Amino acid sequence: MSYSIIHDASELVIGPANRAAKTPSDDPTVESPDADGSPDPPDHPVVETESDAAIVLENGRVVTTGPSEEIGREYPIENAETAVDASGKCVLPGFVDCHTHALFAGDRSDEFEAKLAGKSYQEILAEGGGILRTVRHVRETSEDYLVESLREHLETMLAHGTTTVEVKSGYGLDTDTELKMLSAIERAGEDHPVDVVPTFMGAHAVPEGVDADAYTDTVVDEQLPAVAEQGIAEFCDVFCEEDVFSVAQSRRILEAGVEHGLKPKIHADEFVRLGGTRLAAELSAASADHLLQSTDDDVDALLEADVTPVLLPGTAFGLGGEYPDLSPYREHGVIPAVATDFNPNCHARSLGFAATLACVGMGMTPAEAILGITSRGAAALDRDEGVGTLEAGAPADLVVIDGPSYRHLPYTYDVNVVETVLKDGAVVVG
Ligand SMILES: N=CN[C@@H](CCC(=O)O)C(=O)O
Ligand SMILES: [Zn+2]
Repeated sequence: MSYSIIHDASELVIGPANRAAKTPSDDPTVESPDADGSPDPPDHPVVETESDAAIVLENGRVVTTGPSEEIGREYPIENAETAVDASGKCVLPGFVDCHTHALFAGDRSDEFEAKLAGKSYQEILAEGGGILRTVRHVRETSEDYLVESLREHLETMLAHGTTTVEVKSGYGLDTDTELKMLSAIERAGEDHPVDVVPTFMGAHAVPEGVDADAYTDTVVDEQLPAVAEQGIAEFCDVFCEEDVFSVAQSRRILEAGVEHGLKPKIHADEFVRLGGTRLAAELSAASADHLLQSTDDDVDALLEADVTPVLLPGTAFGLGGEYPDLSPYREHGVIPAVATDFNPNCHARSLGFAATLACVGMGMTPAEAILGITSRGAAALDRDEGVGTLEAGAPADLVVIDGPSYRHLPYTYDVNVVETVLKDGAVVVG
């Protein structure tokens, strides 16, 4: 028997407590709202942990967890292929970043400065900057260079504990460049420990000089069939937003995506409440993301349709600090996924930092933020088999942090607290 063991961890985070509980009626321990309508954070543990714990890994999967002493009798440390002493440290599931635009080219740091001087994100886009500027760069950049650039970002993400990441296309906006991006996403992930999940996002912006309806036709009639034939993308995403894609155009694209075997995701109600949250519910999307302007009723519809909400605190932070309200999620006893949204407008790859912002900016508890970047991120990517947890049978994707509890991940935000990362049971960092 060849196994690895991580032992004597101060704390081991196994995954969500009460996995089956989704709504207050399912879960009697979920609090009802206060008189002012804003429910407090749950007063019961949302995360299952063990102290002085060990975890045994074999064939790339978690075999068992438990008290170090007990586990050590059945799986002696001296017989392990790899043994990691995690005394004084916390062991967490590998982080899942379920929303990124990590494949891009060019520099938009001057837009950071323009926003500080008062320009809005939409103004920059309307002037041909923002996404459209990155499109010009990506069209001019070779696929090989894009692969290298994404690999560098994957390295940084992995060093910060991310073991699964979604990467969108959407800086091509023509068939050839969208296919080039998806091919680069596939190649970058091929020989890298991070699992890369590819999303087609030809409907990320309307190209300059083109009418939105005409471009929607191009996405549906040309891009989607070519993307399906290429066979790389798993999801189809749309930026459903005022002056970008309407609800009707988004519905057309996402329904065509479904016909081509791509699961829908939506950038919904970020700046204007256009109806993307409702559309995500109607289409049973895998996730609805941003949700800054969604009303409580929109969120009710979303959660009743079992769509995973994805909140992006880094984007909210970078655009001035208007964060989504957690109340409707708490009323349902649902924890949203939390992702980085890493892109040229939100230049941050660390899910630990996203967790800090989720706590400080949005009022998540550290435990909720941890679930947001692990099991809930996995839900937004339709992952099963325990991805984002350390339950028996889950993939052996683990992070060891320099701190005695999971709270140290959002608590420490000046340096990277991730010390060791294992992917499929092999040490890949540390
Ligand atoms: N909102 C649309 N897309 C990205 C931004 C991409 C960019 O500005 O390059 C987002 O999710 O924040
Ligand atoms: Zn996005």
